[in-house]
Amino acid sequence: MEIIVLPDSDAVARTAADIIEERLRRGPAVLGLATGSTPLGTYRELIRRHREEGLSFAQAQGFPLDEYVGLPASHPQSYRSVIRDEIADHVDFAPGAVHGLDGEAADPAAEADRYERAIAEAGGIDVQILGIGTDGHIGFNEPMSSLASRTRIKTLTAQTRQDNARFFDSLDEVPEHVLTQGLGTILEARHVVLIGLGKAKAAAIAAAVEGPLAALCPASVLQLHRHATVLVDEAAASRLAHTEYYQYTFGRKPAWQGF
Ligand SMILES: N[C@@H]1[C@@H](O)[C@H](O)[C@@H](COP(=O)(O)O)O[C@@H]1O
Repeated sequence: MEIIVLPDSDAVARTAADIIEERLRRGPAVLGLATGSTPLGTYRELIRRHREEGLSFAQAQGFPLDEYVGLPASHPQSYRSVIRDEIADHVDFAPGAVHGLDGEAADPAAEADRYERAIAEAGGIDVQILGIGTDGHIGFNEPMSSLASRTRIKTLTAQTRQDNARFFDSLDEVPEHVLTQGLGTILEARHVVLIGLGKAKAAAIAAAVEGPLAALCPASVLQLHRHATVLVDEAAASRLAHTEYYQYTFGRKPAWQGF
């Protein structure tokens, strides 16, 4: 794993956008798109580069990580809406190039299998952007998720429902079930970029990076990934102990460009 500590969320967003831009400029790219507040700065930076610098997504495809069960695509908090509103509608993806899990599918298991096939048919994910939950979840793979799991239906923990309640009118409106790419699915992405911002994520980042590989902290599975980059601001890095192994870039070029 490559851990890069940056001074603030803007620097993290620029660095994540650099990684995506570099891949887009190399040809058709399959992007794994996370929701939540963490990647929003990255998406805003990509939109800016599209508008001002001609960065094109015309050859790219996008696969959201997860979706709430029971929310229609038109619900503003469905992850299909969020991805549309925060990135897809503001750049030049070709029609149909941004996929999504159908949270209203009558047969969620069949929908999960369809999604796995769609990712495989696209050639697999080139760059997967990830946020992290305060309990260490990635996608919606809650603690104790199988480290080999595939896309499937999951039940949210009380903590995650509480964390995500800020996006809804009340806690009662937060769905209890979700569809999410599995940890095994995420591990197959060619490059995984985990972003952590703010003090609230410091414990989860420390457990993911320095803790044991354990289903208790699903993000720790990234220790098995052959090309995982962790981008954190100083606050999210504040509980990392082994700082001698990490890059404190502060203005210097991050080393991921060497890959
Ligand atoms: N399913 C999403 C995750 O993909 C995201 O990483 C997490 C953190 O959200 P935030 O970035 O808003 O802290 O929230 C949700 O649970």
